[in-house]
This record gives sequence, C-alpha cells and structure tokens, in this order.
Amino acid sequence: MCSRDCCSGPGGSHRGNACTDKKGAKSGSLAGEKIIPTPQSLLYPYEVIEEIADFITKGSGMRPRIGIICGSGLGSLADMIQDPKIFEYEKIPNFPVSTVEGHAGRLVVGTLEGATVMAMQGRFHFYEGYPLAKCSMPVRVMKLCGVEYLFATNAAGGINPRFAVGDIMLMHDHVNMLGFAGNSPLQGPNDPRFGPRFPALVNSYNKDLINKAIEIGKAMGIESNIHVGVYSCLGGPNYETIAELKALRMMGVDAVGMSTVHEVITARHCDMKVFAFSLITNKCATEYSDKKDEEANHEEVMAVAKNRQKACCELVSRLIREIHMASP
Ligand SMILES: O=P(O)(O)O[C@H]1O[C@H](CO)[C@@H](O)[C@H]1O
Ligand SMILES: Nc1nc2[nH]cnc2c(=O)[nH]1
Repeated sequence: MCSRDCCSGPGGSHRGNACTDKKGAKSGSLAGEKIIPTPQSLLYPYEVIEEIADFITKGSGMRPRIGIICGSGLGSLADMIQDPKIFEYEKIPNFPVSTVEGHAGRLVVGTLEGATVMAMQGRFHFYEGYPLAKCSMPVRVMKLCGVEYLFATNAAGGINPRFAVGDIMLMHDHVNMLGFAGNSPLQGPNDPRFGPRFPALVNSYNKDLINKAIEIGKAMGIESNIHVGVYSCLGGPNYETIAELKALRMMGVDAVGMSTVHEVITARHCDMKVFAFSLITNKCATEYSDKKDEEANHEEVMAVAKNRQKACCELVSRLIREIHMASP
C-alpha cells in the first residue's frame, strides 16, 4: 500500500522515485519524463542513515553523546577532541563532500571533557547545490550514532546594532526564510522512526543550555560580548542587500547566515536537545553607503573566526563539561 499521495489504494509500490500501481503503470511521473523529482525526505532513507551511522560507530568504537557542527572558520572546535578517530567525508559511504573554504570536510569522533563527541569539521550548505535534506542528513546520522545533544555553530552577520564584530550570539530562536519560501528538509513522506509528521518548533533552543552558557560567559569575563538573539538563514551564496537587511531587522532578526536552521529542524524532529550560537564576523549595514569596507566578504568572516576561535572553543568545552558532569 502506498503511503504517499502519488498513488492510491493497496498494491501501489515505489521503484526508485517513481510510483507503480498494481498493474505496473507509473503514476508518479509524466509519460516520457526523464528527470523524476525526488521528495527531499526520500533522498536518505532510514536504512542508508543506519549504514552510515554503523560505519562511524564501528570504525570509531564509540557511541558519541554530543554532536558538534563547526561553522565557517570554527573547525578548531573539533581540534580539541582527544584520541580522535578521523573520517574524511569522501571515505564515508553516501556522504557528500565539503566545497566551501573554512570547512575541512571530515568527521572527528573522540572525547571532550570526558564526554563522547562527534564533530563535523565542515557542514553542507544549500548554496553548494545540495537539497536541504542532504545538508542536514548528518544530523540524522548523529542521532543514530547515539547523539542526544546537537551543538550547532555558525559565522553570521550582525544586524542588531548592539552587536560588535567578534561577539557571540546564543540562538534562542530563528526565522526560517527558506521555510517561508516553501523549502524544508522534512519535505516528502515522513518516516516516523525519525519523528512526527508535524514537529513543533517552539522552544527548539534548550533554555537550560542557554542559561548555562550565559553563566560560563560571565566566568570567562566576556559577558559583554555575549548576547541572546534570533538568527535567520537565507539561501546564499550572495550576502544580503540593504533592503533585505532592513526587512530582516524589522522582523526581529539579530544575525543572518546561510546555515544551521535546517540542521536544527532536523535535530528537533528527532528529539535532540539543541544548543546553537553565531559568531558575529561582520556588521551588516542597514543604511546606504559607498564605503567598500561595509561589504561582507568571506575572507573577513574567516579571519574573525580565527581570531575568536579560542573563546568559542572555551565556551563549547566548558558547556560540554557541565553536561557531562551533570549526567556522566
Ligand atoms: O554558517 P557557516 O557555515 O558558519 O558559514 C557562514 O559563512 C559563509 C559566508 O561567509 C556562509 O556559508 C555562511 O553560512
Ligand atoms: N547571509 C550571511 N551570511 C553570513 N555569514 C557571515 N556573515 C554573513 C552575512 O553577513 N550574511
């Protein structure tokens, strides 16, 4: 019996992307159509994710509890991991490759502050040409590896005028611009082994972890550089126009980037606890000006991330220590 809308009644089945009814007639594609659209959620079936997770848990001999996604230029978060087992993305079956500078393209599994962790040194972005379900597929791999907590980090432009370059914004909510446009990593038939058809996203960002991070920021003496705010993901790869930045600000957005939101949606769908932060790598101009130095560029993004990696690493490692000490 087909569970999709594309074919009706008992006896329907799926062959690849197409749908075949009892008599073998295709009903999911137009006659003669060569390229058959695949709903995003069918790109990585449960069994494929399970195979990738097995490859990593067997290869590392570990079941990590905390998953980290390193943002642009923040790969050093994974360099803190002790006794690392490293998996190059191209050697992991069915894994995409990283194509962006500042995203090394390897998965690092080991321990950090006593906790078992796995970190993506390199994430996948929509603008690289990957569908959202592919961008966030590693989050499901993390889940099947045993991960309970997702730490997602990113480099972002600061729209809130109170934010300075180098500040850290703890994400407490997001505005999903790609979702507004009708795109979601969950689009297509839902597999309930991952989560529900209609996941709720209020309280997606774990409040206890945000509060702990604020306390850690105070202990590190950087409380004036720590903010709590709203992130928005745009498709990229272009940076925003002034009019777009003004619109985002009116919507209550504090920082803007091209990632994270679809990872968080995927993580919440499979009931992971989420902690996420943006490193503010550039200030977004919301007034017209001829000054070239107000234009965002990836070199600056990487340079700021490199400069602030020590603070980001300390924040992450202290928070992981607290999680591990509270429930070893
Ligand atoms: O979100 P991360 O991966 O940190 O990277 C951010 O920085 C890049 C642009 O400079 C974009 O990829 C944007 O999303
Ligand atoms: N979209 C977007 N992504 C970024 N990543 C780092 N800075 C920026 C920015 O200003 N805009």
